[in-house]
Amino acid sequence: MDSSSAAMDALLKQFERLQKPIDLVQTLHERQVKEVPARYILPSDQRPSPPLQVQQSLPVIDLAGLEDIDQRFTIVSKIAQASQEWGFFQIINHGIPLSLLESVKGVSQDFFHLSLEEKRKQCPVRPGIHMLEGYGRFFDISDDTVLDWVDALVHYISPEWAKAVEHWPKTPSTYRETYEKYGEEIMGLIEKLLGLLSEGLGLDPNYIQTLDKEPLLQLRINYYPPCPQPDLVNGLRPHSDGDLLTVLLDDGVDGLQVRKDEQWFTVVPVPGSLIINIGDLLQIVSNGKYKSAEHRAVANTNENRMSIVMFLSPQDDVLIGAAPDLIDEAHPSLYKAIKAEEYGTVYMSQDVQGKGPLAALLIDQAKQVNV
Ligand SMILES: O=C(O)CCC(=O)C(=O)O
Ligand SMILES: [Fe+2]
Repeated sequence: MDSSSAAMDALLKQFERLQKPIDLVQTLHERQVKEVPARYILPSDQRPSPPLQVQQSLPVIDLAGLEDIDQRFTIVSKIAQASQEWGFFQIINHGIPLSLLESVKGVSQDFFHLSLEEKRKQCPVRPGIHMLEGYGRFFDISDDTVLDWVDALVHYISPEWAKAVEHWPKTPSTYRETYEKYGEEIMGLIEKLLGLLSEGLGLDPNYIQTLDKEPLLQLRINYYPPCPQPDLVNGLRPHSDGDLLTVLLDDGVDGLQVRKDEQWFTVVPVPGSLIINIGDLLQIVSNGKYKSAEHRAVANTNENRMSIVMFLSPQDDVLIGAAPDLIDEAHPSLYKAIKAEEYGTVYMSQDVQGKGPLAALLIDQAKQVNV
């Protein structure tokens, strides 16, 4: 079976599973269940332990002054350092109007506040371009999969041929125009960030961007209702993102945790900021210099939480391998080069936790301790 039919097969299998009548977590919350159903309960050794109370938080990087050569240099160093140490950073003064961020959160909330029936009618889950798209639960891969305490809405934002606007929510009526605008802004921001990230590796500022002229931008809105027993579940299971770069907008409620030095750190929301993280494919391109960090979301008892996540990936036939300028005798290529599509297949079709798919590409696993 070639990789695209394997991908389709995996998608259809997951799609079939979704036909089983399992309540979405928003419904469980509305029904005020006191105990979470068995399919959400993690084995005791996998439950989210409290993160350490250490005074270490994600770097917050101010992008103001990028046009000034000296300031640009400082920003590039900060971004490179954060990408190496954390694989995550928060940015402020990113240039996207704060009023637009508020509108994006507003239309997303409004969609999730529609009735279950209405959400399903407007955005039924369907096998999409590379994964299931629509509104529902995701990553229900087998009967043994422990489900996450999250519902989500997934669709493409760009390019034009992938976005299928007719499948985006119709209600609220400003949803589509708001996300069209946000998508344009995010693409502009990503272009800037890829330039800075390329420079941070000592590469031509256009290097990462030229990997693909027309990348795919996908949206996932995660909606985590309050959970009666948050210590027993994952909000979203530990994973690293399988893309190049991710931009996350939070709603001010804690929940995202990042793994660094074998410990979990809570990301403290910063008003007006965006959270950026390195995806697996950029870890490959940077020959392991930038880290695609494991992260997860934890549930809580009191509040709804929403995260609005944009994933940037190259198109299917783009070959992803270490940048040639980053390879020499002292730094051999760490990963096998792989087509973006094939990586997507591996990533989507396994019941993966953590960084399994990336580790599978290591050329010499014996030499690598810290993927
Ligand atoms: O909800 C969050 O903060 C994390 C979301 C996330 O990691 C994802 O959607 O890939
Ligand atoms: Fe993620």
